Amino acid sequence: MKQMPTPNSPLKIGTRGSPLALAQAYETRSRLMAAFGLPEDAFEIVVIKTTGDKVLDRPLKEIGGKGLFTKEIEEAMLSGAIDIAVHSMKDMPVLQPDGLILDTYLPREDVRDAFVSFDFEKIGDLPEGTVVGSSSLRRRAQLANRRPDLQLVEFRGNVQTRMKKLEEGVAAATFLAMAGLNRLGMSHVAKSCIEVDEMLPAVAQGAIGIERRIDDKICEELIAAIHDTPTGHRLAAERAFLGRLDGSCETPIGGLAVLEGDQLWLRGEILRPDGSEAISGERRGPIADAAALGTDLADELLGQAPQDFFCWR
Ligand SMILES: NCc1[nH]cc(CCC(=O)O)c1CC(=O)O
Repeated sequence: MKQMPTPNSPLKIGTRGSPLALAQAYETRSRLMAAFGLPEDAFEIVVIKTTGDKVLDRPLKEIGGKGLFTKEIEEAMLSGAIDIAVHSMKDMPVLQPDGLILDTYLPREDVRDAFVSFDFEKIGDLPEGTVVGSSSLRRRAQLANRRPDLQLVEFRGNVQTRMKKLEEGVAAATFLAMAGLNRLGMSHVAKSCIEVDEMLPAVAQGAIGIERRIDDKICEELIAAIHDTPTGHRLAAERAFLGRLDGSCETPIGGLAVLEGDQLWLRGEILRPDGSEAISGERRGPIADAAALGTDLADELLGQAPQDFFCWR
């Protein structure tokens, strides 16, 4: 058993209040309890409502992109109201506000997207013209690219809301991250798992990150005990890729790194939002070069993209 550094007691863990966010905060707490032999009451889970949680009636891109689900949580950390924050890494910008750092990750869950439908087993079984629901820019573009014959509709909300929409016939199929379903104990909702070469996941999909104040040495030492190094290497490559591509407007991007011994294999894809064009590539290299693999692959894809591929260029 590790000796625990002496943090504030109880240690305040900030999180959003959605069922998935809470499950991720509980998993973080359990891992810290196990690492240091601590009781549950050494921790306090602090639920923070973010702008993204408050505004439910408008598409996310209208309310204003980045930091929608994180701003209030990061402010709470900077003010000292919470000590650490637990996030889905795929929702996190590559850069954090001054004073905060996000470099500690739990072991990654299944990275794949789930195919969810009552009537069909997989994408390939969907008849021409079938209505599919998704509000993910990436999933919409990837589906439109592979199956331009399908019809796409917006589909926001938690798992329960989306299942209800399927029941009501608003759409015949939708997608969810396997990681979220597994963490909620709802993997039965997935009709099938979509392999990554059919639909490349979002950068960092399935990874949980723990954010802290950069000058908080005690929390740094504390959460280092539950950091998963392989996940760290994979996200270093994927987030460098995303960082290089990220512009002033939303672009559908997929990216996934896997470890092959001491080598990383990074695949990446960028698409036009309407799916009319996709550009993809891959890189292999040593773990030590993770970030360079990401930026190099991004530069390669950017080099192949026509001027109007990104709306800000
Ligand atoms: N954008 C919402 C979001 N952020 C993280 C997950 C799932 C869990 C994960 O990928 O870590 C989801 C839901 C989904 O895409 O189905």
